[in-house]
Amino acid sequence: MEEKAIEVKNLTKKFKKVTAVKNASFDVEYGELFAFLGPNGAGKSTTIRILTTLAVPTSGDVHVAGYNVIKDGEKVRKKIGLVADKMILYDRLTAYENVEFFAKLYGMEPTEIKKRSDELFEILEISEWRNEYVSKFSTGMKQKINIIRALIPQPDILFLDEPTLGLDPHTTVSLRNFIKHLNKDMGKTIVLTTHDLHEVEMLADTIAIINKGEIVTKDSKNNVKEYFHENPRVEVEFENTQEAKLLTIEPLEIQGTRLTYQVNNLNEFLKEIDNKNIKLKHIKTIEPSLEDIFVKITSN
Ligand SMILES: Nc1ncnc2c1ncn2[C@@H]1O[C@H](COP(=O)(O)OP(=O)(O)OP(=O)(O)O)[C@@H](O)[C@H]1O
Repeated sequence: MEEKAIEVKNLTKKFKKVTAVKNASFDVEYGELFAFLGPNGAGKSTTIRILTTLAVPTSGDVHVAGYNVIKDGEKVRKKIGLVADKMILYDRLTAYENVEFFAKLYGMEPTEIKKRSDELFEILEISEWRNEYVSKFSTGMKQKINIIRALIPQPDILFLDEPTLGLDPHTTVSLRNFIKHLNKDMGKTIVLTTHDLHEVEMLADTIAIINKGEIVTKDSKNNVKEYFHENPRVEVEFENTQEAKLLTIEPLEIQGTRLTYQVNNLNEFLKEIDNKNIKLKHIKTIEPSLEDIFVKITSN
């Protein structure tokens, strides 16, 4: 059987009164961009902490890069990079010295550190800041240094926990493009947690949704959207709103003569319009947004 980047089987993590993760199972293939989503308190950070060897499972079997996270934590750490919020940079060191400090902890040679960091500072467009103290840096610049620091040892698997949270639109776009490049061109496996569903829409191949500690959905982004497309939303503009009252279904939203419906079966909806000879100006189906899907899944 081909090795997976991540294999999680029946993972449970209990704190005293709270079961943060309940019997979760999922895999991540090498090269995949896996978005791990869920409402606040759903269990995302706890799962990521276990995958990155920062916390120990209560039960279950977790392998990352082929290694067991408990027995072979050291080997796992050599294969992964983590960019999380609240990561510490040393204010009294320059950007380059911060990166160098962590690279040395990985036993990297000075020439290699310089070569790799030159490349990364360049790609992330902060070369001119490399010798400045990070105390002067904006949130976006600090986040870029965190990303460089995580990438310097060339990990195969990268965990990005809310990578664009609090960043301005320009920096957000440039970081998203960089994440795409890391995954599509450099083949990195990426586990992304974010509340920004536009980001997921742009970047993810696969989506897993965790709710109250349980994995409730895990599929390709397109399948998740396809599945929910079975109950499409339809926007209808009537010649006059009285016509709408002839329909048996209630609208979700009314904006003048334009009404939106969530239908169970599009053909039957169209048949009813035809049978009752209802006059329309315009009709179109609306793709469900990931936001619609997410709210639907996690509100049950
Ligand atoms: N160290 C801890 N001790 C006790 N309870 C904890 C601990 N860490 C997390 N929890 C609880 O476990 C549950 C899952 O928390 P977790 O931080 O994993 O959620 P999350 O999905 O990352 O949420 P958010 O999106 O808000 O970051 C929550 O009920 C949380 O209060």
